Amino acid sequence: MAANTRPASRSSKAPPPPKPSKTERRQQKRKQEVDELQVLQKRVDEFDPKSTEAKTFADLPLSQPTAAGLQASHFTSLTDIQARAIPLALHNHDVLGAAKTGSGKTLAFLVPVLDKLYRAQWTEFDGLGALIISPTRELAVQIFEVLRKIGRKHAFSAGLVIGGKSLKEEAERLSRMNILVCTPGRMLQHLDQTAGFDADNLQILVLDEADRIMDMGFQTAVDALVEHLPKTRQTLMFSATQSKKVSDLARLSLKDPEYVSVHESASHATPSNLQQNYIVTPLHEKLDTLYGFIKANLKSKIIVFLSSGKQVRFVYESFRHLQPGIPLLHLHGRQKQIARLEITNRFTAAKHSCLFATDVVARGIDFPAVDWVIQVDCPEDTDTYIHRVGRTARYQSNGRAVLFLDPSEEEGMVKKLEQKKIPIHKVHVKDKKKRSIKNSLQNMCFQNPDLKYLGQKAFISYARAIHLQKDKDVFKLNELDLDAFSASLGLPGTPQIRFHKGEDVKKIKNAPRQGMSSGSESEMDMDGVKKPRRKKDEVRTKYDKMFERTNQDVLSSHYNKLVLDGDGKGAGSDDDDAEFLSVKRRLNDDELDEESKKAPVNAVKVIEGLGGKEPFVVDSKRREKVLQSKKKLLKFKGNPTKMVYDDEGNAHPVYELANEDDFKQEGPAEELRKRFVEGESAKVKEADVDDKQLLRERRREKKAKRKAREAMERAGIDPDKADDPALPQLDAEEDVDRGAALDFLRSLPTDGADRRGEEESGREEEEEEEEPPRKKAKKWFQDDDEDEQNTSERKSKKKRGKVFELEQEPETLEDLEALATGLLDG
Ligand SMILES: Nc1ncnc2c1ncn2[C@@H]1O[C@H](COP(=O)(O)OP(=O)(O)OP(=O)(O)O)[C@@H](O)[C@H]1O
Repeated sequence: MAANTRPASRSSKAPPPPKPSKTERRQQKRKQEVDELQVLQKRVDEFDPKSTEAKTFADLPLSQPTAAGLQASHFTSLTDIQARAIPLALHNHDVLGAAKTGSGKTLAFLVPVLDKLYRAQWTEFDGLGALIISPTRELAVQIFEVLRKIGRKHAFSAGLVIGGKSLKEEAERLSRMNILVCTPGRMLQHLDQTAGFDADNLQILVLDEADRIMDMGFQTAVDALVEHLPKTRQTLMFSATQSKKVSDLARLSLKDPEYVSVHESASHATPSNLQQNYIVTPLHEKLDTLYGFIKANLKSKIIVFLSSGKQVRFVYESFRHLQPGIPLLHLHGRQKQIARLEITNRFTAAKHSCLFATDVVARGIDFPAVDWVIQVDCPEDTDTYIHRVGRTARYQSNGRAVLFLDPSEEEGMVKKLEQKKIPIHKVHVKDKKKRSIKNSLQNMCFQNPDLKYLGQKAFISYARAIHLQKDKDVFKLNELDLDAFSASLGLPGTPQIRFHKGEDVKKIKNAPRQGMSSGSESEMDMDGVKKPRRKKDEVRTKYDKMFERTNQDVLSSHYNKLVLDGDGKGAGSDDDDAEFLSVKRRLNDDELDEESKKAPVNAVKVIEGLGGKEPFVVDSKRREKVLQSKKKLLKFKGNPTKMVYDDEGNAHPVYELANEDDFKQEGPAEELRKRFVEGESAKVKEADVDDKQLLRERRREKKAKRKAREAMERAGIDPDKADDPALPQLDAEEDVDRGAALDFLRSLPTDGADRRGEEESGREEEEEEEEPPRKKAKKWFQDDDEDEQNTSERKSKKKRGKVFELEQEPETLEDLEALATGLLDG
């Protein structure tokens, strides 16, 4: 039975189904994708955006690549802000998100960005789909890094637009990007200037540190940038100090935004795992206190905030000389981009280090495991305080923060902090921990004029910053002991700064002389430093005398520059103003007009003389008049026209229309066209024949030349000395080749230079010859296999880019920029 049934069963077995063709497979895959997308969309629609039940990313209706990217980056559970903001954003709501520092806001906007584009099936041909704006370059780089991590399973391209490279280089890559992380100014520059790049298709806009981006410092850039974006986009705004300002919402045309503030009802505005204290220490003891603190915490990671780049430079340089025993770093907005990135990376990687910084890293930067945040200079407001202390105690880690307050600042600041629900306690420094570095600083400043110069700049910029602070309940310049402060920096005298009553930013910036001088020049020594009036019977030490010396050349020139730099570049204004986060107050157009009316009539602008000549002074009013009249004259000049001259010397416009009647008289247009074409092609043919003839002659000539040289060499004669009369006169019959060669060479110019010139031009011809005309034509009419080759080359380049992204961590800006062009896809 069995033997009978076997063949029957074999024959009844159905033949294997035919393998699906390539197209069929593609269609199947596409169908599968569409089905998956529909399922995903259904999950999103069915998910209640206001639900608070989701605890992990897996509970959210996320696309497979996003979920895989999050998992691969070890993000599993949701933070509060993520649990509440992501569902709303997935439902296309505009979101205003507020949550404490270090609570995971970055993922709260990056996840919706990736999924929005995924569900829209965004491809490289759709252009820019998402724009993420950050107030600082450092933060933009960090956001980009997180995006790269969690977006690794997506196929979107993403780039960083933060400046630091030429606009052109950045521009070349922009049009290929789906997601851009940028700073406002640079992005605007591209939208204004880069041909072929636009944001017309933008789906989603994100503002990280939104309150900062919307404030006065960025107002013009952001408003202009928004003009380039479509109104139909979705907008997400996040910050630890989010504002609901109606004007901001209107500026961004938000549509019924959802306000998500997860810690609104919390008892404190700062993380609960952050311990906060303040120390009352007079301004002139702040550096002593800081030094003592650093010495007592050598096995820690510390960030020290100071109010300006100049302060940072001075404290860093002087502490470096003092060698406290911990690696020191410094960061401010005037450093080169590459240095900023390098320092950020070094501090990130460091276990124990002390970073002196301005507010350029106050917001958003996620340095791991920072133990202490020290605020030597009081922050301008409570929001800045919150962001600064937020650099520690991030996510679930603990941290400590200390604020140094001058007695004059204590009452006002502590009150403000309490109002803002910030729990802060007063502590005292133990006497045995105190260290005075005043003498060391004085010695250092004496020996090192550059350090003294830095100290003076730091002093001026500090005093200036205090003067410009809006909050006069906290910042009281006249209650500060500036002489003692100056001495504590190691300066031999107090740099004089006089502020007129009611004087504001613009006057100080543009008229440093009036703002700075102590009234009469005679009150200053060569350093611009007021000599303390000596009491009659005062005993003066050797050091006192040395400090009073006026021949400290370096400093004199430095200080002259400082005082005379008319555009406010001196006088402690350049660094601070250019920093991203240090704009204290900016005047709007009306205020500027108002100020210019108030400006003194005899205001002068000092311009440095060229070539080491004396500076010269230009009356600004006269200069303005001259400029105005020049401008007026330009109006009457009109535009220049290019003319060409005929044989008789008559001028004609470059493109002159022929007289139509004359043209008609010459015959029918079609015939004229034919005649013209025939005539021109005959001319071309003729020229072609001539060219070929010329080419043939040149080749012949060169061949002969080469042969002659070879013959000379064979005959043991140096060809370059062919015209030497000392050469033996050969009998042509005796040695035909050699004779011919010599004759020929003698006919060449005797001048060595000429001959070299000819050889060089010969080489050029050779090179031209090497590429026959047909080869040249090939460049223009590229055939298929060449095209294919190029495409495969391009593909392999792309692939190389991907591998690089996955395998190599970016270390330099170049790396990052290379990444910027790559795909997120792993
Ligand atoms: N779901 C999560 N699981 C684990 N770690 C997370 C999660 N979300 C964020 N983090 C980590 O928490 C830290 C802080 O996150 P993030 O930088 O996004 O905070 P933030 O709210 O933007 O802070 P800031 O207000 O200072 O900008 C980061 O190191 C991040 O990797």
